[in-house]
Amino acid sequence: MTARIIDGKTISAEVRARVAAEVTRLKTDHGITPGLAVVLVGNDPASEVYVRSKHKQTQEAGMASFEHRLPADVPQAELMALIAKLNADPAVHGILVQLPLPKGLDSNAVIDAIDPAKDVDGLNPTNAGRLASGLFALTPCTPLGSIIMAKTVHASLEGMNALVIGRSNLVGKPLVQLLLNENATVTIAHSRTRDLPALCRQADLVFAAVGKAEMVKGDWIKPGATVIDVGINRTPGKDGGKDKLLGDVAFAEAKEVAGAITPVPGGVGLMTVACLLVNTVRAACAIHGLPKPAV
Ligand SMILES: Nc1nc(=O)c2c([nH]1)NC[C@@H]1CN(c3ccc(C(=O)N[C@@H](CCC(=O)O)C(=O)O)cc3)C=[N+]21
Repeated sequence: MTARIIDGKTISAEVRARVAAEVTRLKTDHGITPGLAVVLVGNDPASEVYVRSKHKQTQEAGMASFEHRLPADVPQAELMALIAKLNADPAVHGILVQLPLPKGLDSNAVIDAIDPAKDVDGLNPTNAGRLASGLFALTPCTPLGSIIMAKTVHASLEGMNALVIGRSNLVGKPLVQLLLNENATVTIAHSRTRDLPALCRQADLVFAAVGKAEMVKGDWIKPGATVIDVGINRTPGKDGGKDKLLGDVAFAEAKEVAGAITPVPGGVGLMTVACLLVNTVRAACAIHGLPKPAV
């Protein structure tokens, strides 16, 4: 049997529709237009693509979108001054600095400087700590999207064996916290883990977030398991053709074993942007002292 495909296109469109409805409510009932500021330093072509799609989707959801572009050789102080300006701007409810930053810039200092109330990436240590403590927090978009996708297959993740492969601050660690909030039993694997294939075969839920193309093989998957592929690995096309996007999972093999699986492209990546809109609405509500929205 081949796996059910968890379709990021459909699910992210549903999330965006809910965000748009919430934005309409905020405008009519409270006169608030949620605003997202995206800061892009340098001109990495992949980042350009993401930033463009963020801008488009923010506007389509009825929110205000502010783009700030700085040259790759911008001094750290100038970037910090922009963050301070955005922190103080009442029209801005969410601030995202596209990562990674060009060499020579200190991204930790930048992330630290973002007002935690506007940190829609959920990377500020205040938000990471609040999430780990079970307090209200803005949570990183990719883990949030990954959980939403898993929950389209399993209404409850309670008691399930979840394996998170990867321990980054952006994905692995916050994903672990969100899974614990869902009452899953969580194992974290990383580059030093012994016998990853055997560990993987015990997992009902596999989240692959390592950044290595097609590392997770089909025979690592427990039959019927749900596989969420967080990897986006850009690989040059054959014979000078277009670049290909590959996930961290060997999709063709894994889909013959898994019960449900996300594709790349068309999976978690689309959810990341949709969840950024969710976080911007959540931030706007919290900043204005309104209850947590239904998105
Ligand atoms: N501060 C920060 N926050 C981020 O959330 C962040 C970041 N920096 N830097 C880069 C990564 C990457 N990322 C993606 C967003 C959308 C897709 C996406 O839409 N992917 C589509 C198509 C992608 C394509 O065709 O190139 C898909 O998977 O189907 C992927 C990846 C957000 N990131």
